[in-house]
Amino acid sequence: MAAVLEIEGLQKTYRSRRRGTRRALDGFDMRVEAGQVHGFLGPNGSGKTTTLRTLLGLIRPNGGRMAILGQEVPAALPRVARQVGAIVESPQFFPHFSARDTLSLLTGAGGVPERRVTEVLELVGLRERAKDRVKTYSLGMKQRLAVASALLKEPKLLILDEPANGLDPGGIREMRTLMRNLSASGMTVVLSSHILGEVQLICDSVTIISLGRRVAFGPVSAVLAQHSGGGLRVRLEAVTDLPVAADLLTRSGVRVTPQDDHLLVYGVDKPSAVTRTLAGADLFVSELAPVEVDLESVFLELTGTAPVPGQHRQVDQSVVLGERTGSAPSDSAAGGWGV
Ligand SMILES: Nc1ncnc2c1ncn2[C@@H]1O[C@H](COP(=O)(O)OP(=O)(O)OP(=O)(O)O)[C@@H](O)[C@H]1O
Repeated sequence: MAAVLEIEGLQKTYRSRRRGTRRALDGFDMRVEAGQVHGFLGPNGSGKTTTLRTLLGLIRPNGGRMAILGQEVPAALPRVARQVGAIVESPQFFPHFSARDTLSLLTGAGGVPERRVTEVLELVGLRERAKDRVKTYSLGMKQRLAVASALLKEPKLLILDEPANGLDPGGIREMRTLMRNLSASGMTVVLSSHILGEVQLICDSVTIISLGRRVAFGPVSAVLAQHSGGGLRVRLEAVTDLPVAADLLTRSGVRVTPQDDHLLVYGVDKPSAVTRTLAGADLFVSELAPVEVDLESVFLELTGTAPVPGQHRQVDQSVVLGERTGSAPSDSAAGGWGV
C-alpha cells in the first residue's frame, strides 16, 4: 500500500533561555497508508503537536526525514501544500460572518472555485445553517466549519489536531460521522485525539507516541490483539471453586489473576490445557474466552508510567508485519526500558 505520510527518525529539541532545553521528538517514526483514518495518540506533552507542526513546515526539525504523498518535506511543501488540509490550532472566525461568507472569503484567497463552498458545507452538515452568523454556532458547528475550511482545496490528506476537543457527545457523534464520510470519499485522515473510545471506533490504524518516540503502531485490531497478552477469562460453574482452580492452574505453570467472579489466566499455550487441568479436579468451566482489551488500556499500559528523567520508553511495538520496525534498539524489543 502507498504511504501518504512517512516520518523517520524525527528529532526536535526546543531551546529557550528561560526554559532551557526540551527534547520534544526523539527519533519519532510514523507511516500512514492511503485511504486510512489514522489515529495519532499520546499523552499531553508527548510530541503530537510538535510532529504535526513540523510536518507542515511551521517548526524546523533537528533531524530525521518526512515525506507527504511521496515528496520530501519541507523541501516539497510548496508543491504538496495544495493537497494537504490541516487544522493544528483552533481557527478563529469572524463572529459576524456566516459560514458561507467565511468559506467564500477563503476560496477567494486560495484560488479555489466558489462551487466548493456549497460542496464542503454539505459534507460537514452545515448547509442548513450556512447563512447564520458564526457567533450563533455551537462549538461542534464551529469545529465542523474549521474542517470545512480545510476541505476547500479538496486535499488528499487531512490532518486534524484534536477535532473533537471540548465537544459534547452529540458533537462527537457528528464529528465521527464526518470522519467516516471523508474516509468513504477516499481521503486519508490523520487525527490526533485524546478520546480513545472514538479513535477505536473511527480509525483504521494508529500511532501511539510517548516521550517523543513511537511506542506502538499498526491497524487498530492488530495493536489491540498484540496487547491482549494472550489472556483467557475463565469462569466456573461454581464461583466458590475459583480459589482451588487458581491454585491448580498456578501449579500447572500459568499466571493467574483472580477476579470477583472469574479468573484471568496468562501464559497458556493451548486453551484446552486449562479445561483439562480443571476437569481433572472435577472443576467444570462455564466460560473460556480471550481477554479483550480496548485502546484505552493499551494506551495506559504503554504510556501511563511516569517519565523517568534521562530514560525513554524505547519499545517500538510495531505490528505491521513486513514493514520497517522503526529505530528502537533491538535489545529492548521485549518491552523493557532503555536509556
Ligand atoms: N514552543 C515550545 N518551546 C518549548 N517547549 C515546547 C514548545 N512547544 C512544545 N514544547 C514542549 O515539547 C513537548 C511536546 O509538546 P507537544 O505540544 O508537541 O505535545 P502534545 O503531545 O501535542 O501535547 P498535548 O496533547 O498537550 O497537546 C512538551 O514537553 C512541551 O512542553
